[in-house]
Amino acid sequence: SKRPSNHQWKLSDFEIGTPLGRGKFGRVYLAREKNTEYMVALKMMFKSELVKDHMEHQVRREIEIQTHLTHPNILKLLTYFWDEKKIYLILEFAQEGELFKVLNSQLHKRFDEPTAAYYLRQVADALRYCHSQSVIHRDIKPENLLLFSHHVIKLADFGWSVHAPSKCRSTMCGTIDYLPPEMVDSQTYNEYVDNWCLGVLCYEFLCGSPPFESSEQAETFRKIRAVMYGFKPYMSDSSRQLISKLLVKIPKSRLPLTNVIEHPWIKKNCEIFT
Ligand SMILES: COc1ccc(C(=O)Nc2ccccc2)cc1NC(=O)CCSc1ncnc(N)c1Br
Repeated sequence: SKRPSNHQWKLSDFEIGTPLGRGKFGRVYLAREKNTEYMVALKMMFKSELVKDHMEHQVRREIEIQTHLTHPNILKLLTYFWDEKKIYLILEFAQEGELFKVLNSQLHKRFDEPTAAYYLRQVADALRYCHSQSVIHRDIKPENLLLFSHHVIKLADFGWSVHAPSKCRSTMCGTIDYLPPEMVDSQTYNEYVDNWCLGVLCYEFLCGSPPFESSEQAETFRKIRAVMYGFKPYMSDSSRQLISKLLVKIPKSRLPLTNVIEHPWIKKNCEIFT
């Protein structure tokens, strides 16, 4: 039976299946819409947890941002609704799952250069679109990238995106390896934080670990501030050149996203995918 377009979605419209993952604020389940049998990812968050972390305004702003972002490499927030205790996000389901699991499952825990370049180009394209909508993602890392068929990846979990420019949040979300120098020193920052993260992501795709990784958090911050990292012997010259143009201390001196997409290392390695 066709639903009217103004149908008010509710939890009973869905059959809930296997858990897909746990975010900071909630749990994600595979779910099926009963009428169409369409598979979705259902993220449920306790209002109490959000209120405790003063996140309710962030959720409202976040959902406002999300519903207006449409790009082939950005996970779609299809709809959302709430009941007395929880907020529910109905998300596009990524049937190939989380990219970091695929990265860790590789023989050498890293991607070959064509695969790394193809993934990086898609992330750069999604970020270029976000920036055109004045949205900074701020949390680019393998854990927030989801895989679809034909090596398509999409940016997900905009739990921390903000409108540019913005003041640094007090809470450091998740890994510190991707923080750029200006966020380590918690100064104001702009969309160029995403260019830095793209450099860290490219390095991790090619090496299996991020460039500033250390056993001590203080050591990681020291290396980030000093932009102190080394290349692995197997990394091609052109991949090193791209990374060195993104891991630059001065935000505005980082390679713009358009130039990333046009970079020789990207062009050369993406030919087999086009
Ligand atoms: C557009 O994607 C989002 C948009 C917004 C938010 C969000 O939580 N916002 C938010 C939460 C609390 C406070 C402020 C903002 C989260 C996501 N996305 C996710 O959580 C990804 C869920 S995991 C997954 N999803 C699909 N297929 C799979 N195979 C998997 Br595994």
